[in-house]
Formats: sequence, structure tokens, C-alpha cells
Amino acid sequence: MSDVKISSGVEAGLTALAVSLRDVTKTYDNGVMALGPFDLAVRKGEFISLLGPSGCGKSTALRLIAGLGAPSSGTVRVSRHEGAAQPGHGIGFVFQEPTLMPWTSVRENVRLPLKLARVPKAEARARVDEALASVGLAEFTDAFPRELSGGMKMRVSLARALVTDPDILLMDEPFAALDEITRFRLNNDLLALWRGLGKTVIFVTHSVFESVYLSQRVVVMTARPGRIQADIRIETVEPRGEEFRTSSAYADYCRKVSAALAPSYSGQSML
Ligand SMILES: Nc1ncnc2c1ncn2[C@@H]1O[C@H](COP(=O)(O)OP(=O)(O)OP(=O)(O)O)[C@@H](O)[C@H]1O
Repeated sequence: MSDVKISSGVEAGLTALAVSLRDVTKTYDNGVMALGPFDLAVRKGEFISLLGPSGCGKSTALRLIAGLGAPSSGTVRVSRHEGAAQPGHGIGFVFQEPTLMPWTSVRENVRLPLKLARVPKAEARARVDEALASVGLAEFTDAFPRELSGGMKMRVSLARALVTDPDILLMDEPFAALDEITRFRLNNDLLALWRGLGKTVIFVTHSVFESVYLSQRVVVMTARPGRIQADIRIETVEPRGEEFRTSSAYADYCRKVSAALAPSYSGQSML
């Protein structure tokens, strides 16, 4: 990994990298250049947010990291593996929609990745129970998705991503469709999980407020094709909580990130 370019905000050499993208571009078959050149280095255990205008390539970057597609040029490295990760290997993916199977129970929904990996039933059961307990749903293992609120469905989706014990959690606007109170709760629960489990998290969001609240670094992207516009470290006392959300430091960071984001919207309507 020594040849990897370290993006600003990361202390070179201090810690191992979980993910690095170097000179990465992505042009789809229809000719749309979605990304790049794009450089990103994420340390193991770091929580970063990708923030940028609609269509700037945030999901594309996550998909390349997950191995769900190849870059058109450049290098994607995940941990020490050459090339992107194999789907499901060491990576958990949480989408904006919970994408649960409506015909079966919460337990079976969370068990799916273990089933695909042919994990024996008894071991799978223990791991599913543990994952559901970690997201506060121990009492709902036999419920069906239709019996759950939007926030609970998202918790199931998170448990399904955690059940394989991935090193890296990729989250693509997971809380965008939730009401604000539920979103705040899930933000706090996600931070508690991250502190407890020590995973690397790459979190895509459209919300300046959410990115500042959650992350150690906010990576602001330009309009398409997405490049790095700014890489802002959020230095604050841990653990974060309501005190941080209402602090002047939080407001200052939100202003700083908004200012960094503004050029990415030049020429685009903000409405
Ligand atoms: N499979 C595909 N084939 C062709 N074009 C695609 C494909 N996937 C994405 N694109 C295009 O690539 C660009 C980047 O898309 P992407 O979904 O990565 O952006 P995004 O920043 O995640 O957007 P949003 O914030 O709206 O979710 C867009 O112009 C999109 O239309």
C-alpha cells in the first residue's frame, strides 16, 4: 500500500488503509462519465462521509469499492487485496431502501447472506440473534417486514449488513427516507455501533448536518464527474451526542462544509 496516494486529512503512515482509490475514473456504457479522476484513502476504523450534488458519482464510488463494477481506469484497493473486494467479502452494504423480502421473517431476512455463504444453521442462528440484538431488535426476530416501522426496517437492513461481520460498512443514503427524529436516533445508534465494533464506515449522504454529526472526515465531491472538492476533518470531543449537535463547534463545521459544497452546485438550481 506504500504507493497509494494519501488524500489530504489523513496522516500518512500512521495507520493502515482500509480503502484506497487512486486516479479512478468510471465511464458507463452510455458514455456518461460519472467519476474522476478520484482519489480517496480511508484508514481502518475511520468514519467518513461522501457528500455531493445529485449524480456526482457517490453511489458509483461505493459500488466500485464493493466490487460491484470495475473502474474504467485507476486502481481500487480494499485492505491489502489488489482490485476491489469480492461482493460480500469483508464488506457490508446498506442501501437507501431496506430491500427486505416481504414474505419472510426478520430472522430469515438477516440470515440471507449467511445462507448464501452456506454457514451452518446453528451458527447462523447465533450470529443473526447477535446482529439483531446489536441494532435493538432482539424482540422482533419473528416479525414480518410489514409489521415494522421505516426505522425498524432500516435496522433490519443494518443487521443484515453486519451479520457477516464485515470490516467495512458502505452506506448509501440509508436514513434519507426517514423522519428527522428517527434519523437522529439511528445516527446515534450507528455511532454507538461504530465505536463498539470498530468498523470502517463510508457513508453517503446529501445532508451537511448528518455528515458533520457522524463523521471524522467529510469528503465533499464536485458535480459530475465527481472529484474531491474538499476533505474536511471534524475534530471534536467523542462520544458525540445532543451536546455536539447543539454546539457552536457543530454549527461552525456545518458552515465550513456548506461553503465547500457551494461551488459543486454552481450552475445548478438548489431547489
Ligand atoms: N448503470 C449506469 N449506467 C449508466 N449511467 C449510470 C449508471 N449508474 C449511474 N449512472 C449515471 O452516473 C452518474 C452518477 O450516478 P451515481 O448514482 O453514482 O450518483 P450519486 O451521486 O450517487 O447520485 P444521487 O445523489 O442522486 O444518488 C449519473 O449521471 C447517473 O445517471
